[in-house]
Amino acid sequence: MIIAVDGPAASGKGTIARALAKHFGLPHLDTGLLYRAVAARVLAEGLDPAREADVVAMCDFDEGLLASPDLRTDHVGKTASIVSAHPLVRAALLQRQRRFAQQEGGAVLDGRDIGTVIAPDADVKLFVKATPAIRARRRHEELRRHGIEVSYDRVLADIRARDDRDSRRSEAPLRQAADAAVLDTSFLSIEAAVQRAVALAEAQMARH
Ligand SMILES: Nc1ncnc2c1ncn2[C@@H]1O[C@H](COP(=O)(O)OP(=O)(O)O)[C@@H](O)[C@H]1O
Ligand SMILES: Nc1ccn([C@@H]2O[C@H](COP(=O)(O)OP(=O)(O)O)[C@@H](O)[C@H]2O)c(=O)n1
Repeated sequence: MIIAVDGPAASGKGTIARALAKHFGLPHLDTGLLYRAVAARVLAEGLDPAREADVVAMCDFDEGLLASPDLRTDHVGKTASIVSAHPLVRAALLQRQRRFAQQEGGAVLDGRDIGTVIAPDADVKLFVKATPAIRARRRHEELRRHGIEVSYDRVLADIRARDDRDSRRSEAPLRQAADAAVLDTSFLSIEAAVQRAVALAEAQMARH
């Protein structure tokens, strides 16, 4: 059982993916963290995120880095969307994600290209979305909760720039898979969004 959850920044896909993993008893991988980890290493080494060869050298990192709270910042998110546009960087992280998806018993993965590239044969595909203003408000509150002070306008501008970059890149752009069910969380509480996601997942499972 493979469940693919894709969508733009702060749409709620991570929250939904975690809840689905718990509901169906499956392991979960937040694939955005892999790109964020590469970005954090690029920043720590003072490298230029636009230089593909330099970034590729940062793709072999220790699993422990994924738990670092430093990966949450807006700056790391923005840098992640620059490094993730490089085809060789995506190739370097591909097998790790495929192995996770294909493990015995199944898995839930969330990201931008799970239903299109990483697991095109996934049993369940959800595309989670919400308006940019609502996503910016959620992300702004989340950052403040973690003690990161940044203005709402700045978060909104970053989200728009990231949407733009993630959708326009030539390699594995952010787009809805043709067979994905869309879940707009704009006017849903977390509980309502999760309930809807479980119902959509069960409906797709019944078709297989
Ligand atoms: N339906 C919702 N209503 C209100 N807040 C939400 C909802 N879904 C998620 N959130 C909150 O928005 C923030 C971003 O959600 P997250 O699941 O991390 O998004 P993503 O993984 O798409 O970036 C988190 O603080 C989360 O608690
Ligand atoms: N499967 C994925 C996941 C993330 N990413 C990139 O990594 C960046 C950070 O992803 P994320 O999922 O942690 O970001 P949020 O949606 O949590 O803000 C995104 O803007 C994408 O550029 C990707 O290209 N492919």
